[in-house]
Amino acid sequence: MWVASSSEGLLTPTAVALGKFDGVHLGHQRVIQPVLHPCDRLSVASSPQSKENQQQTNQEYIYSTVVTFDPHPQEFFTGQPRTLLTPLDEKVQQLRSLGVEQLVLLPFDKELSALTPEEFVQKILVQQLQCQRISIGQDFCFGEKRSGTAKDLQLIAAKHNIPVTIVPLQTYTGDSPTQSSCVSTNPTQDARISTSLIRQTLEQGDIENANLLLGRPYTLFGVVVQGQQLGRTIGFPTANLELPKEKFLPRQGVYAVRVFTLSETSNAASSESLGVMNIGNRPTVNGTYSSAEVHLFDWSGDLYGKKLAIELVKFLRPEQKFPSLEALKTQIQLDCVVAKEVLSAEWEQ
Ligand SMILES: Cc1cc2nc3c(=O)[nH]c(=O)nc-3n(C[C@H](O)[C@H](O)[C@H](O)COP(=O)(O)O)c2cc1C
Ligand SMILES: Nc1ncnc2c1ncn2[C@@H]1O[C@H](COP(=O)(O)OP(=O)(O)O)[C@@H](O)[C@H]1O
Repeated sequence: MWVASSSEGLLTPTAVALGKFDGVHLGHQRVIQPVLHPCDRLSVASSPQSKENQQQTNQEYIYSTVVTFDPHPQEFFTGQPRTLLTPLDEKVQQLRSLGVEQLVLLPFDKELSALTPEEFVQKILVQQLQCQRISIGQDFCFGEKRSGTAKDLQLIAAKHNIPVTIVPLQTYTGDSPTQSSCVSTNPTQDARISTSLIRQTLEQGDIENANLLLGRPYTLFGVVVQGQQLGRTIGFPTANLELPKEKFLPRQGVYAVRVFTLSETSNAASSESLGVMNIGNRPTVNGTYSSAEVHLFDWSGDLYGKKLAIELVKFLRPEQKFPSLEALKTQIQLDCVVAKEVLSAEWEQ
């Protein structure tokens, strides 16, 4: 996938899905779907039309493009860094796997935020992107002071003969997952799928629902770095992950997880390992910073410098301060038993 962060080097003309798309969740995927080439669409049965096919029939090739803002508009307006469900690398990977050909990062600055809706369409969509078709979610707002609505975009774009698909807000329609005792915000059948709902469910440790709303497991990607080298002394070595600083972290505590080692060059995943993960400050050893660390079951070797993908499956318990390392070790042994049960039950489903 081609990533462009300025008006130069764009692949044009384009079919554009517009939005912030943090998380690339099930609702976002529905907004992106109309701009994908038929063979990449998730549920549209249609004959594939490759770039070569289109060129042979003398049609101009249209690049399926996601246009988003960088930094996140909220970060620009508040001046505060914002954590993200999908930092840029992860977003690129998710969009690529959907079949998007180009990601355009519009620098969200004073100039862009001051464009009127008409100017935004004219300068960005028509002139720069040579946009042929647009897809947006029903709640999309754009232009100065968020004054333009989805309907406005449809009306303005019509003047340029650009059709706009307005995708209705997606509600959660899956089977109601098992309710965990720590959850107060359980998405009901009519809960709207949104980035903020997913952030809330993760904050509560409700991984099952977060994963359903995302359409995939919430995953932490990071490189293994050195810790205090205490894990090995209690029989539970833990690979400590360096995460992107803007990655949104779920509730602190212990999780059952699936782990994949990624190839440095292609990001291809190795076979799966199972394990337990702790996210927190490690009060038992007077930890001074937050860490995310994983112990792999029935595995030994060297993981330093390796890139891991850790899929969260279930929150098991909050982090605690234990009176001794021995007491912590006994609890981790129990955590492993529970995590193995959870993960094997998952496997059988
Ligand atoms: C499954 C699991 C549960 C953990 N739970 C706690 C906990 O409740 N409280 C705590 O202080 N540390 C907890 N830890 C973190 C340990 O303190 C940490 O792994 C240990 O100090 C080794 O750290 P090191 O990798 O820096 O050597 C947990 C670690 C794992 C793997
Ligand atoms: N089963 C395992 N799970 C996680 N890491 C393991 C395992 N077996 C060996 N290791 C290695 O041990 C390291 C963790 O040992 P630990 O004593 O906790 O040191 P550190 O504090 O540097 O993380 C990991 O980074 C990895 O290289």
